[in-house]
Amino acid sequence: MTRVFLAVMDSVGIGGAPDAARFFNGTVPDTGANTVAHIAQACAAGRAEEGRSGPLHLPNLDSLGLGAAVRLASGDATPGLTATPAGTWGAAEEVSPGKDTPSGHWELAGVPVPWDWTYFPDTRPAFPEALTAEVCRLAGTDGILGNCHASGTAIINDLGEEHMLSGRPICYTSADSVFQIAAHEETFGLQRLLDLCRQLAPTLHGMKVGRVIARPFTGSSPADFARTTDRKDFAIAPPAPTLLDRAQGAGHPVHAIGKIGDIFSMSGIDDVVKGTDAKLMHHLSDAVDGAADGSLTFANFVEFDSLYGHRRDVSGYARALEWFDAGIGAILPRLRAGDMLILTADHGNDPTWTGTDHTRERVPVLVAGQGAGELGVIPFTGVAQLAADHLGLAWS
Ligand SMILES: O=P(O)(O)O[C@H]1O[C@H](CO)[C@@H](O)[C@H]1O
Ligand SMILES: [Mn+2]
Ligand SMILES: [Mn+2]
Repeated sequence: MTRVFLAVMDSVGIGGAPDAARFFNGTVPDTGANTVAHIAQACAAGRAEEGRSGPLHLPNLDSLGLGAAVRLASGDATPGLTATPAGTWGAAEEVSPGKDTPSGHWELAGVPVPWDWTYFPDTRPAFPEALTAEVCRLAGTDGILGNCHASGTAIINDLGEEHMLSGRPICYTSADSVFQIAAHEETFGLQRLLDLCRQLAPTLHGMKVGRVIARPFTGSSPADFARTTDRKDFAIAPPAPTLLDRAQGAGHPVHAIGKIGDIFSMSGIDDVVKGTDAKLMHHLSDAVDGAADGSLTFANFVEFDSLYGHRRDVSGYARALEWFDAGIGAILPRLRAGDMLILTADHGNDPTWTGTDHTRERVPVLVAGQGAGELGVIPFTGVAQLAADHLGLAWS
């Protein structure tokens, strides 16, 4: 028996999506967006010097094939990433009609999204009157704040104090199919926020809005408002059994690390651990040391996306990649003979791009533990196929 560790580096795209022109940041199409290549180019040009310095240094990811995957996917230059791959490497291409986290993860787990998501218009108000009324009814408030497209950190700074005074929840959305509610952990109450999101979720899911997301925060003014790790996503369920359901159904232990539990509505998952990416790296490390033969461990590292991609913070994103590379470097030697570790991503979020939303990109597929080889460009579902084959699951 062998084990599979599947880790999603959230938003670590590598450009080259052939349908990028159909996806937008504002009015600008995603054509040419390339998260890894543009970070590598910025680093090499000395434009990513905050808290780090010089060319992008990813010796472990690059030796697994990251630079080669970027060049295969996009043809873009990858200064600093020039290794000859020692892993099995390639790029994956998405077919689902959304560049969001659930679409990407479900398709990586073998299930493309068969429906069109509902997106809220970039207008004020962004939400239908009946939905706003339902939020007020469930929250027991006389109104909501926001009601627009926004960056989550910016809207807390803009409306956090008014929220604390009025008690009205801050409701916002983005280019993703999401309904997000930011509320103060103490003045509004964390449990009250979670209950509100849970109660609202069936209505939003019925509208084919992918997620209701609770965004608790703390602090007393824009100087110290900060979001907490108690964020919770209430996601619509996958449309068909995924790799996780199939693995669990065939008796394989399935462990989730990070947002995976929320993204899959806990379907096909035995247990989940959450926390900051630093904690999640420890959990992944512990899983490599202790997970049972035949197990599937599925991890998501979200901070590339949430802390740096959406914030268009190139230095921060480069630091996160370099930190992740070091963490994976410490784990690789501890894989057991026969283990398969797959590193991939769910969409792009090019921090050099216009806007603050995800970018439609191909993603890397880097496989450790299985020798050197080239996969070429495979569908996202090819990642599920790799894992299923390794676990001996029937897969068609
Ligand atoms: O700006 P913040 O609140 O981080 O929101 C981002 O996080 C959401 C969920 O990942 C995305 O849809 C994007 O809107
Ligand atoms: Mn994502
Ligand atoms: Mn995101």
